[in-house]
Amino acid sequence: MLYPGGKKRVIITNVSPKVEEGRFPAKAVVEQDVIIAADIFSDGHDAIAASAYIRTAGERQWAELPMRFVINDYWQAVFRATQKGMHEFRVTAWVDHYTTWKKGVKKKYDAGQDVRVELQIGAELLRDAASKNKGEADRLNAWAAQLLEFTDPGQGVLLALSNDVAAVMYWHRDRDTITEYPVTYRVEVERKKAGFSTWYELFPRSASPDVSRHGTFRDVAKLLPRIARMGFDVLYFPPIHPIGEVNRKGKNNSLTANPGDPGSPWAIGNRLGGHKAIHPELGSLADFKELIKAAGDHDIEIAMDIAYQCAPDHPYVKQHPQWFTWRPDGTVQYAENPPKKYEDILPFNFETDDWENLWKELKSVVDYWIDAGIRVFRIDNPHTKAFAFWEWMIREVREQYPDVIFLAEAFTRPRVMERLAKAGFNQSYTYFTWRNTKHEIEQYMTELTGTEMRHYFRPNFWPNTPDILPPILTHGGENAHIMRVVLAATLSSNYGLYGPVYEFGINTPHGAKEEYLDNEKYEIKHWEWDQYTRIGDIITRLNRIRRENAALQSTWNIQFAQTSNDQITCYVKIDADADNQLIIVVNLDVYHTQAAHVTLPVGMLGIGHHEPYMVVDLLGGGKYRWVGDINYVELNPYQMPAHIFKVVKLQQHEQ
Ligand SMILES: O=P(O)(O)O[C@H]1O[C@H](CO)[C@@H](O[C@H]2O[C@H](CO)[C@@H](O)[C@H](O)[C@H]2O)[C@H](O)[C@H]1O
Repeated sequence: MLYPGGKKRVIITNVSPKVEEGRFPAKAVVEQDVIIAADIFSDGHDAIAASAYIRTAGERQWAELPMRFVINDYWQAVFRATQKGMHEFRVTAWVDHYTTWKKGVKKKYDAGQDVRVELQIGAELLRDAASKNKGEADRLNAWAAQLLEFTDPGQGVLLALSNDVAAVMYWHRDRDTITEYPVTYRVEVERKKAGFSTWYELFPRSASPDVSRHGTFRDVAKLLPRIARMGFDVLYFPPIHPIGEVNRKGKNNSLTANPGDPGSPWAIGNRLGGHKAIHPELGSLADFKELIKAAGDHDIEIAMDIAYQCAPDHPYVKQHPQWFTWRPDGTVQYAENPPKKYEDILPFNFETDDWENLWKELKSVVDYWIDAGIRVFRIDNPHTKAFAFWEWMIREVREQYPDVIFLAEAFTRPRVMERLAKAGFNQSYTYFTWRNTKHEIEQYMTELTGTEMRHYFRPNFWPNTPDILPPILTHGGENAHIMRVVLAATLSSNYGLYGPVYEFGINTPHGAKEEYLDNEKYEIKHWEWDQYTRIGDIITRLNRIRRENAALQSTWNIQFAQTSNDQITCYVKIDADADNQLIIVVNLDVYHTQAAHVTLPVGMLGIGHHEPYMVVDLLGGGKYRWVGDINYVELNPYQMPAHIFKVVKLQQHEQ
């Protein structure tokens, strides 16, 4: 054979969605449209056709989705994911001789030319197809005969153009000429919460209303109605296990604890147990399960922190000394995330010869909490553990429990964060916390949504965490807290807050560090949960707006608008299915009123350049009559630093 598949003239390239040429699956959520796309072309000028095939992994049957030509050799098919789980797809294309012929015959006929020879060619095409497709042979041969019998060529042309013939010829194409893209790609379809979630972080030990005692799970249960009212649907706790007594840290990260200091919850394990035990002052396993259930009754899921590390008195250290790297002086070097030092914990050695048992045990920790009812995990510092471990562990867990969500808490180098997402993490912390200027925000969003990252990296935006008090919140006070949470909640469909500190506007830094002074990581707090704050009120409004507007339930539908002032950023978010169009305008200057002309992508909004329409501010109230693409905005950060405008077409408004 001179060349394999020499009759296959169509080229297929740039297939998407794909991640590293198919090494990893792309991600989607149920009820999301997955666009399967490719560049498809052939030599010459013949018509071509293409189909994508999709199936749930493990099934035999493929479902065929005809692809549609969009522009410039770019083709796509839209697949609406309805079932969770791993899916596979492949792309095929072929020269469509029937369509080429049909178009040619019509052109000639319309130009008044003799088409008798063309009709004979058509009959040959139909007969050829009949010879290869027994099931349709009778119909195809009958049509072929008719083409030759018509005395009026116009009737032949009509038959050639009929949908019936086109459909049969489409489904019974010549197999020898079909190009099959050689790679089958994967898309993992996850539950909706993987793509749209609103996180509130609190330390359960600080939930007690009584200043003289440690908070418990039962105290947290009493806060659930409040957290639900604020619109959060994931309640995330730092680790809830017994805390190491050896090398315990004291207030403000001091290396010596005073009597009564509770220690950092991330220093896991002591004589009472390790990763599968609960710190006794929080309550029992039964209390924890009850809390999970009570949270469910408020549509809130409890997210647990998994931090694979051990306090020196964690039972693993004695039971499995081979899982740690011992130094000649009989100690283990404490863990680090440079430049941070974690003197109260020991890292696992992922290169231990006993790695298989280590992996199994670490997975069994996740399995244990899944058994208790947990489906959402925030994974501490995953970038300091082996990538292969994550890929294996997450795949194993998700094959059995496709609902489980893992959030990667990795603030590290971009390639490392990307690889963790590829390895299976469903959501990832991001650099949003430090992206402040208009240019930085636009550039970062473009990176997240406009590159291959959109297929595998789901950002979760946090304006603060117990580890991070960014300078903007320190300097900008209440206005900055409001502005930053508006950005987080509208730029990204997944966002979260280290809650009490944020809503109560606490922002005193620990010296020159970007950290909170008197950090809750090292001491128990007692919050005045009943106090009203403007920040809390606006967070509640924001979360309601997010729930009521489908356009905010995706991160990928963002389009920035031009603004005449760099202190003002403006972006449009659209959900076509829900007919929901939002224009978000944010004043990034937390001290001064700023104004700008914004130039909107009105084409996307289906608005003419001079057409009037209404914009209704869902956040601050008020409505305005705007016309076409260029409109004026002015925002005073002491009143409201942002507009979340819903676009209402005038006809709808008048109804
Ligand atoms: O390293 P990151 O900044 O990503 O932070 C995460 O991991 C840290 C280690 O688990 C954790 O640090 C806290 O716990 C440590 C262990 O007890 C303690 O030494 C640190 O002082 C304390 O900040 C951090 O909270 C977590 O988010």
